[in-house]
Amino acid sequence: MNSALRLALVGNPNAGKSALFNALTGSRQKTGNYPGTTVERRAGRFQTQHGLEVNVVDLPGTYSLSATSPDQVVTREVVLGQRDSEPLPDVILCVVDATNLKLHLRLVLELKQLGRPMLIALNMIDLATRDKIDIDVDALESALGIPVIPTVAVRRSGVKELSVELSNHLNDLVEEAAKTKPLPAWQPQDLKSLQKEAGRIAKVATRSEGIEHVMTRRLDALFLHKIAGPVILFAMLFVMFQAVFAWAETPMEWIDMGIGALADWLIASLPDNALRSLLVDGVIAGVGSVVVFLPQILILFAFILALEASGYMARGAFLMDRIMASVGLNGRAFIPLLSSFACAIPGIMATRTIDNPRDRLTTIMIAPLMTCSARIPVYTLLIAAFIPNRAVGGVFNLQGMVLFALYLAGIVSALIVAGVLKRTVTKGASQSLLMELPKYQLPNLRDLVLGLYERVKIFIARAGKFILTTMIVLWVLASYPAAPADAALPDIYYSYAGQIGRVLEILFAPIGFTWEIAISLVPGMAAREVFVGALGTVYALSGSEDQIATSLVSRLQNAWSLPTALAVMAWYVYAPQCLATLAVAKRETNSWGWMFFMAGYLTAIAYLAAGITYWTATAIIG
Ligand SMILES: Nc1nc2c(ncn2[C@@H]2O[C@H](COP(=O)(O)OP(=O)(O)OP(=O)(O)O)[C@@H](O)[C@H]2O)c(=O)[nH]1
Ligand SMILES: [Mg+2]
Repeated sequence: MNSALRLALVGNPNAGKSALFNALTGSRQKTGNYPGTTVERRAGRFQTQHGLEVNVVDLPGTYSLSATSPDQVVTREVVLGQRDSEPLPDVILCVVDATNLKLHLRLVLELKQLGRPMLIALNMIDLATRDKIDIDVDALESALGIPVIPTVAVRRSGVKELSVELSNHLNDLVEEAAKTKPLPAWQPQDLKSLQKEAGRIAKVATRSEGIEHVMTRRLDALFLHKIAGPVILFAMLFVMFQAVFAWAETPMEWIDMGIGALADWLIASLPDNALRSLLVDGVIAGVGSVVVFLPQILILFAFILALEASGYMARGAFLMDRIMASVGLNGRAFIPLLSSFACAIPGIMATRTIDNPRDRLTTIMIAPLMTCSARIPVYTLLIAAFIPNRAVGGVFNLQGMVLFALYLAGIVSALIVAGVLKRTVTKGASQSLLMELPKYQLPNLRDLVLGLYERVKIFIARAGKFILTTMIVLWVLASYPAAPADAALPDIYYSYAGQIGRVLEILFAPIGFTWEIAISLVPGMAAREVFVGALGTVYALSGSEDQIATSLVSRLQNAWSLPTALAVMAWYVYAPQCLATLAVAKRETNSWGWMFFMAGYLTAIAYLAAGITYWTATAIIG
């Protein structure tokens, strides 16, 4: 029997629920300074100072229990005990943003009607102080008839009082909860009158309204400006991609040198046998060629995390709303699409914040066109090998510009596909964006570092598990059966992998792909960066003995023509190669049909785009 108390974190979007959850449980749930960061319930556990075990669940933010978007429905169902898998929470901990009391109290009043044990965390007290908002906690407590505990979820000291108060109150609440637990009765409330009441209470409890933040106003005047706004957004993204290239160069060289040294050491210290080949050509060549991209991925994530935490991200959504509306996309699609730059999987999940099912479907369908971080290894490898490292116009770097162009190709294609879909299969009116703009904040360094650390862990774990196993399988397929004694071509040509590659080549030869590329595409289905690892292994095995230590870049320069390299880049702008994305699309659309539609249309465009690139480049270069 599980006797732990069940605590549910409920509140408006962006109130700081996940930050509080992390502070209480010591976990690292994603937080972000925009509404809709959390789209699923997440559970954790902690112990109060009185030794009481508490199961706490972090929920998606919601403006009202009658909200209809899929993420907010989760919250309603959990709060009302309507989920089979989730027992009714014993206590609701309602998280309220102290700088936005009036809006947030409406939900408090709505929850109060349920008659469940409840506490309030009055969060973001630090920001309230910054903005000279002075709240009378006692007055608020007595007006609501609910205990109110001030918190600063992002500071360790900021939850101390909560932890003590929780202990005190929870002991009472245990008894209350131990009594019968009737399912709360719920009917949609008259939100207007609740809003009025919330306004009245907020007024009573506010000693001083604070100043309108001058900085917020000035920054918004700039960032949301009709002309300057989009220019700044574009410039910011441009700098981001330049930085991914420029700053990562040196650390990448170090990693590359380290990996090279490791390979050399193994070659020197092991006898020339199958084990050495497996380690050097399989594991090190494969995993190494992916791990070397860690610095670039870190830089990209650092930018995205900082943009998220500062509050700029939501301004981006606001700016993009008009452009997105012109192709029939919902402005709410911006954040899911932006998250897809990290990975399409959280991006597709984030579409749960979109109410309109058709808009949501359109957004899911185009999410894989945003360039995810797994594509960085593919792009940068090919760019490093085939695009000259030249300055353009004095300031820009040609390699960085090509990378930017590849990202842009994905974005533009996504807008076109969305436009086509909205006029055909997902026809219907879409809503415009109504989004609360969060407060600007300087990103907290500790959060940033922890966020990056989480990403590194995931990346390394993937390189370790996923890439390692595929590389070993690939090495086996690529090494056996052995080549005949009178072989004229590299051994791999005669192996199983070589044979499969040659069959696939029939399909891919028209668009300029060699059999080595074709065979590497197959493990690339597991995850796109595995393609790079696979190329590493395949070319390590096709190289002659003295070539073993040469880098993949120089191997590719010898083996591929420029049109082929460009065609592979074009392929990866579109190719739906990651099976995990397709699996999430299936789950989120709840339809095999839509999943196959996604895979089908992306593959068709990928093939065409690669073909057109190859044919055009061949015609120009000759
Ligand atoms: N300064 C300050 N920032 C906070 C505080 N609590 C949360 N934040 C920041 O506010 C933003 C929102 O926090 P989250 O924990 O993601 O909010 P949430 O309620 O989980 O939001 P949703 O998941 O979108 O409903 C993040 O950038 C946090 O770092 C606080 O007490 N003080
Ligand atoms: Mg959250």
